Amino acid sequence: MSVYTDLSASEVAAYLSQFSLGDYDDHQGISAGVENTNFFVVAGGHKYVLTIFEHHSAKEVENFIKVGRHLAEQGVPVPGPIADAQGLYLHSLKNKPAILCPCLPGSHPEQITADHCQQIGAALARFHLAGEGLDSLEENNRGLQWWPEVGRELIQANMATGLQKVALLTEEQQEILIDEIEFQESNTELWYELPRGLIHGDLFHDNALFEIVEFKSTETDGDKLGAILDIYNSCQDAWLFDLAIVANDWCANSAGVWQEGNLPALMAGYQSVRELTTLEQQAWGMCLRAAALRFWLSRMMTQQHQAEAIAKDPMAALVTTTKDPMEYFLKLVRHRDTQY
Ligand SMILES: Nc1ncnc2c1ncn2[C@@H]1O[C@H](COP(=O)(O)OP(=O)(O)OP(=O)(O)O)[C@@H](O)[C@H]1O
Ligand SMILES: N[C@@H](CCO)C(=O)O
Repeated sequence: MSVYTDLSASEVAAYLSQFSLGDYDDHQGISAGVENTNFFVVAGGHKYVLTIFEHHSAKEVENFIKVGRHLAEQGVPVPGPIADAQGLYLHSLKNKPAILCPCLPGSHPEQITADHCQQIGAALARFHLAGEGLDSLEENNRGLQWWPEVGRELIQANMATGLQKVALLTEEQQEILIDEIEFQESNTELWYELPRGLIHGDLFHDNALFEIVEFKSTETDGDKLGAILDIYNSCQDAWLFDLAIVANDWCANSAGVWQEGNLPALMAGYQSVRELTTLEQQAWGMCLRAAALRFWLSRMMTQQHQAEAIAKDPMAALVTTTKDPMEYFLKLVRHRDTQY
């Protein structure tokens, strides 16, 4: 459940009246997603998505608007924000930043196939290249600098609270965490030599929509990528790191086992648009590990914050969606044991 900020019909109608889209017809909270509040809204017979940002400042949202508009203009299938009759994109609802976007077609596929991976690979490469016209991109605030910082904080919290309270890390996990942070830090120079630019930063399969074809009558009939969503982690970092984030989620199961055919399809799709350099090919194992470390850490951090919030107010458990940190620990361990 992810409607943290509820809106009445008259509040949505008042908001929509600033746009030239026709009268309010309906609105409905979207249960998927964990970070922001999203509603499907219908006005003038057309469907839109209204997002209220729960944790981002107006300045950060201004930046998402800039990136979203730029990518949509370049033909990348992201929802480009819509301006009101005064030409304004950013609004405030219940004192939080809010934007309106078109509702893009498709749904999340139940089973990820090699064809989905091929399409998302090509779309990711286009996303990377389309970012080249954007100036003053923000550096990744969950990148190379963040891992040691949050990793050490988590270790301290782990030791301070004792395993029975938050149960963040076993002794073995703690050792692996320290070793992995040292490994990544020792590769800082290589990291900054990798081709870099705009990255999505969170292109998990639940952030993409496909127009699903139920009955395929020919070989070429297939689901078609309809949208890349949730560009709210986009920033500047190594492109290969972004590809590794996608590989870890789309191509491996929750135990970290590669799914037959998916990884080659992802790589072929990406390279049909942008060839990887020799340095990137050499750095693939490091980036897969970095991407696993990034989400192991962020999921543990979220879990810890949620545990603290629930300890203060048990009702917080009702609006809590948890993503399992263990999945990313297992992925990291597999990558550490594999020669790429
Ligand atoms: N423009 C859009 N068109 C169609 N559906 C959308 C659009 N934006 C959001 N959605 C739907 O809303 C859901 C939640 O959106 P989103 O992933 O952006 O939420 P979030 O809380 O910001 O995400 P996260 O949990 O990844 O941080 C999506 O999974 C999708 O089903
Ligand atoms: N995609 C993230 C959550 C949203 O940032 C994860 O699966 O941990």
